[in-house]
Amino acid sequence: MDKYPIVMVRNLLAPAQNRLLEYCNIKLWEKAEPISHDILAKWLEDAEGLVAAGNVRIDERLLAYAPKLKVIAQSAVGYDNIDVDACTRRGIPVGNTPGVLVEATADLAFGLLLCATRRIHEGWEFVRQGKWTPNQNIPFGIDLYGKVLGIVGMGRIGAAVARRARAFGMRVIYYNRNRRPDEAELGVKYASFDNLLTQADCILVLTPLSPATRGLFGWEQFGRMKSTAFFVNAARGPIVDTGALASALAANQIAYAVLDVTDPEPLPGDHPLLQLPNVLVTPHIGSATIETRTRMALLTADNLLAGLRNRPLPACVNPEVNYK
Ligand SMILES: NC(=O)C1=CN([C@@H]2O[C@H](COP(=O)(O)OP(=O)(O)OC[C@H]3O[C@@H](n4cnc5c(N)ncnc54)[C@H](OP(=O)(O)O)[C@@H]3O)[C@@H](O)[C@H]2O)C=CC1
Ligand SMILES: O=CC(=O)O
Repeated sequence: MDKYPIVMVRNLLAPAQNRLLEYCNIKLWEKAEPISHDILAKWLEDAEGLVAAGNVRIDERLLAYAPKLKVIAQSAVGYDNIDVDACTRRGIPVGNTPGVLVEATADLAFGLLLCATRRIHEGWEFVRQGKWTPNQNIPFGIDLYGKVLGIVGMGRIGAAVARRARAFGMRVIYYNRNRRPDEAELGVKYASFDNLLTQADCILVLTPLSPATRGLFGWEQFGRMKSTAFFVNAARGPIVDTGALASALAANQIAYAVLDVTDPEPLPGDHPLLQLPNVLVTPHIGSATIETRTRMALLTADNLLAGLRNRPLPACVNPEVNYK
């Protein structure tokens, strides 16, 4: 049997990579920097499948170089780097990895909030630098118990964070465009965006990046938050105006920012945000556990192989062109 020609802009964990190797001839980009548009365009000339990644833009201009492309599979739930309408116009189904990363990402998002509010990372740095003496400790953190957590983007991951927050004795409010039918079961209350900004002690962002959410948090929004607010972005960097956030933190307009995602990604070492004492940044590791990344990789391989075989993708973001 002939193997399917595919392009991968990065490799997947071994169980998935081995599955693909069995059925596909793979052109694999292995360098640390993202593949350029020109190289990818050239590689895609004969490709039937593409394993995509968040740091590579897939748009109309690129697809014009890929006349044989039958399926795109991305090893992430977010797909803001892909022009899905352009794929749909060409009849190309796009696969992603919803669900399998929910608990790991919720752990990270809530864990970061706990870390920042209790200054755990600062405490470790303090000890490591030999500053801990019997009479000297770092300044106190704050309780999460009894505080209000405002979740903007209460979807699969948001709901999983809400469950964790409730177990820690927090009150949870949320804002989505649509109210959830399971508010009582989750123990959460709906709030308008404006009310959430003013009422929450901690604000967590978990919306997809879209034209509607790009720049959702800027000067005005930080200005409405409590001066004691902890702000966590575990979704996508460009949902936040980075300059406005850095200014709000520098002016102590809000207390603290915790970012698993930034704009740009990675942040340059001399970026103003990284010079501030009231920031905690992690390198986009929401789903980065062995178990979760393995499930994501296997679902990506399943999506890709299904598309190559003209079968429905198990997880497809444009079901109108998914194979019947
Ligand atoms: N840091 C990391 O490593 C990770 C980050 N992510 C990010 O988290 C995002 C969320 O994932 P997941 O929970 O699975 O997605 P879901 O689609 O389940 O949830 C997204 C939620 O955002 C809400 N939403 C969408 N648009 C808006 C808007 N304009 N204003 C307010 N709310 C909005 C949706 O509700 P409604 O439609 O009613 O508005 C929905 O409840 C991903 O898209 C990804 O970008 C995901 C995994 C790991
Ligand atoms: O950021 C990660 C994702 O799965 O989306």
